Amino acid sequence: MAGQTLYDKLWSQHLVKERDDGTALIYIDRQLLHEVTSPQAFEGLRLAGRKPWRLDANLATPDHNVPTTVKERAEGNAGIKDPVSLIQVQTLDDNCLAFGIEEFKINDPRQGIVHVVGPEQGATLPGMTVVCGDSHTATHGAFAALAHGIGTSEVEHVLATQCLLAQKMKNMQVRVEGKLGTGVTAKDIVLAVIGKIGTAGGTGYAIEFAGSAIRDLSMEGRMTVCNMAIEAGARVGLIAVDDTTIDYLRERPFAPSAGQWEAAVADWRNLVSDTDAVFDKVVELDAAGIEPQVSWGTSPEMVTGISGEVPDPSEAADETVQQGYARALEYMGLKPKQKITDIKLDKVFIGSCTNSRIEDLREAAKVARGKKVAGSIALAMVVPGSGLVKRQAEAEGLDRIFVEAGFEWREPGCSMCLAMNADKLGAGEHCASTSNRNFEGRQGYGGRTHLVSPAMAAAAAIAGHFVDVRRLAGEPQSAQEA
Ligand SMILES: CC(C)[C@H](C(=O)O)[C@@H](O)C(=O)O
Ligand code: SF4
Repeated sequence: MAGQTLYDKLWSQHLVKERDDGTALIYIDRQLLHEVTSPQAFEGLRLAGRKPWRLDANLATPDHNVPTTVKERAEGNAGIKDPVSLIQVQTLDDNCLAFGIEEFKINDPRQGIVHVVGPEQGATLPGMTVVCGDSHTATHGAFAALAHGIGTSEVEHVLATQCLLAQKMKNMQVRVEGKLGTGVTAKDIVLAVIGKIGTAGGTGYAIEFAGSAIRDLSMEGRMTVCNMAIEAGARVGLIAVDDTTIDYLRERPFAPSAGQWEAAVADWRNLVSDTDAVFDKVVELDAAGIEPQVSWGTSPEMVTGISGEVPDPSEAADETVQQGYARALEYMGLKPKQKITDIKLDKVFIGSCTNSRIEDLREAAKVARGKKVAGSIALAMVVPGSGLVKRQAEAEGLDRIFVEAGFEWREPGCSMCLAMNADKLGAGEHCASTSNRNFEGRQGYGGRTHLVSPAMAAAAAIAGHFVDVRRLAGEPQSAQEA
């Protein structure tokens, strides 16, 4: 019998029952909750007169609707001006209190984007099944956890039973071998993968990211890669356990305590695909060939390297692609064959569950240090993914680097990743964004999103247009482009 993939192992370890038609019931170890997709789930419990099955399997924090300025945050929930946003956040607080679920509230230093908070707390551990009413739950797969987003009725089901109806996925391996060039990051890897396989390339698969370039990444980088598996169509992204995983988790608040640590680690070491495991599909990429990426269109697959140009729709393979490209160019206000470096920006957003961890902020700060945000940029903001990331960044002096350069230093939350709070793009504005989605209107009605890495976003803020961050490395500090 052929060996098992990491996904096969995680699946079989959590399988409660499987029917002949392929539907199965799996056990869920951890549920993360935020304010957008949990209200109806709690309401359902209430109507059915049920209680959560296992309180300590749940952890909640508000993120999508929280304001990010110090002034608004000083007022607590009352600082949320939008009435719907306020109701959502207040309802999460009320439900967590009523049902006895642990919550990091708006001004708790541990509050933040749910996908930053879970791993940071050690609430996401190798070998777990992790769910959340949020498509970017794939992020947690960086820890060899079987993690994916679920809908609100499933949130209720998991609260009530600790189980989930699921169907086994197929196995895909995305192997990235070799060394990344200087200035090229995890974000560029995952954008290049999506550029190659497309936004439907991973549909029906659990993607395991493997190869030397993936092993060389920090946990922060691995989370960035798994975070965007969903943008490649795969609900699950996975990375095998190694020393990097284990080192990251040591002494995290929710991680196994000293007495249980060694046993846990011994167990986690098995969370790798067997060498003779067979994948249904394998995709290979050469790390050395990956350039800093910039998305030009309205789907994450509409992406190219910084030395590239916007495509000419008339040269596209078939009519459907031609129409898609033409529509994207019109929305984005770009011309065929326009150089990526000629795209001017209005706003810059460094944040989101893709790129708001300490390493992301360090990379951006390295570029911003001693420089100034271009005068043509209306707003450049840095939004740490959690209160603890913010605190760490401040201890390292990163906040001062950003503020001196002209960036706004904000409070943690989803912020301008999606237009669900006060941080939004105006119609027609171009934004260099470290987030994960660039659909029409994603960051605000009529807003134009370009997905990039933190270093590329910082470089674009300084120049006012996209620049190759690799060329900035070692460049003398000057104001010539400011
Ligand atoms: C609001 C939430 C349900 C949504 C998601 O599922 O991903 C959001 O986080 C997003 O990024 O679009
Ligand atoms: S940061 Fe963006 S992608 Fe992540 S959970 Fe929030 S809205 Fe969704």
